[in-house]
Amino acid sequence: MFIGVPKEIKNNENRVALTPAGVVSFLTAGHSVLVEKDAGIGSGFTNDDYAKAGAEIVDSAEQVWTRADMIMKVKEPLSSEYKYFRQGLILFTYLHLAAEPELAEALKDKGVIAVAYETVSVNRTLPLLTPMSEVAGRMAAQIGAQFLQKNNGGLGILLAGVPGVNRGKVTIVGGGIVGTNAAKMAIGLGADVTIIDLSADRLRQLDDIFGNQIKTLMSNPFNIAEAVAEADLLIGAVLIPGAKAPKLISEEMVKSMKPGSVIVDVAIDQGGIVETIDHVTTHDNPTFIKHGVVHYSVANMPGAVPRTSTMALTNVTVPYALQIANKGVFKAISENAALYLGVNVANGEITYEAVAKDLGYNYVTVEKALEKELATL
Ligand SMILES: NC(=O)C1=CN([C@@H]2O[C@H](COP(=O)(O)OP(=O)(O)OC[C@H]3O[C@@H](n4cnc5c(N)ncnc54)[C@H](O)[C@@H]3O)[C@@H](O)[C@H]2O)C=CC1
Ligand SMILES: CC(=O)C(=O)O
Repeated sequence: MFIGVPKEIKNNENRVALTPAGVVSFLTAGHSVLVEKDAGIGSGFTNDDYAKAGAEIVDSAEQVWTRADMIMKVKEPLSSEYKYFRQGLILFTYLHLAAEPELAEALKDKGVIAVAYETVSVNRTLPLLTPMSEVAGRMAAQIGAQFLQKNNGGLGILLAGVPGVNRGKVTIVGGGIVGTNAAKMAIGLGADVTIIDLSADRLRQLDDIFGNQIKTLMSNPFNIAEAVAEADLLIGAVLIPGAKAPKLISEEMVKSMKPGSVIVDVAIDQGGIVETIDHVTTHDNPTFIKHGVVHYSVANMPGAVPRTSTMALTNVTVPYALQIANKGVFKAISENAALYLGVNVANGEITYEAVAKDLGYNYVTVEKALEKELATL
């Protein structure tokens, strides 16, 4: 199979979907890899590194997209890339389709087989999302601390406080991978941390992990409103896999926050949990102010720390991509339940229920959408 790796084109997206080590893995298994010129530069991998590993370096994105059987990316294709979609092309990347209706339509109309990293699932965990959630969670506390500085438009507080002065308050809504990693960093910075989750079991686990270094609260509108009103830094970290994020933080709640307090909505890639965030921001221009509160809503946070993120991401994606290449996509998804759950679009149908529901499409199972192809196995 020909594997194609285009250069990422989203603002400040410096990650790349395959390292030279990944190229060697594909070549060893008998496949060919096309890498767009300079695709790895942002992550510290030169064209020469890829060529030495055995990849063919090509000059344009068009050549990668048109010659490859499977495209491996990091972020969702942008509209300038939709023209490359074609029937039967395999696309393996983050997609977050519930927040990307035009992309969903383009993939569907062109008959692309789109496997989303973020919905590949094993025993209710999301192995291809986890490493980037670890990165973004850790970054969220660090970024929040930075924007709380007066010179960055914030309240002018130090999360750690100092002897005789209160610590800053961090409220984290969603206690999964992002929430836990944000908490680790916020605790390390010396903040007073509260985590809110909907799952009593998860709150118990968090209590076991962090003990009295955190407070835990059940997610309900009353508790959220109280914890938001007193937060200096609010971190959005909720996920319902595949679905648009629920708007748990209302405009009234944001108005109750102190001027200069900060919101980092990590869940923005699924649409975000904050009512006052009406657009995704970029690393170039990461914040805006509404009701006096600094809002940060960058959807590719790990793109800013690409050397860490590319390694962490490809460690987990390559073994799945190899299965697709070695067995062919139909056999791979029929034999691997985790990959099966990654299929969001196939043969002109939306095959992930939460995405179909949120975007108003008819949900069609993968078996049904690929009935003919699976019958020939
Ligand atoms: N902006 C960015 O650059 C990045 C964004 N993300 C996003 O961060 C979000 C969180 O991801 P993970 O932590 O990996 O997910 P996760 O599945 O590990 O955690 C989500 C948590 O939300 C909780 N939850 C669900 N409904 C809730 C509610 N109504 N109230 C409170 N908690 C609720 C769940 O119980 C779970 O503990 C996702 O949207 C993910 O895609 C991840 C990486 C990078
Ligand atoms: C998860 C995701 O969207 C990212 O790492 O950019």
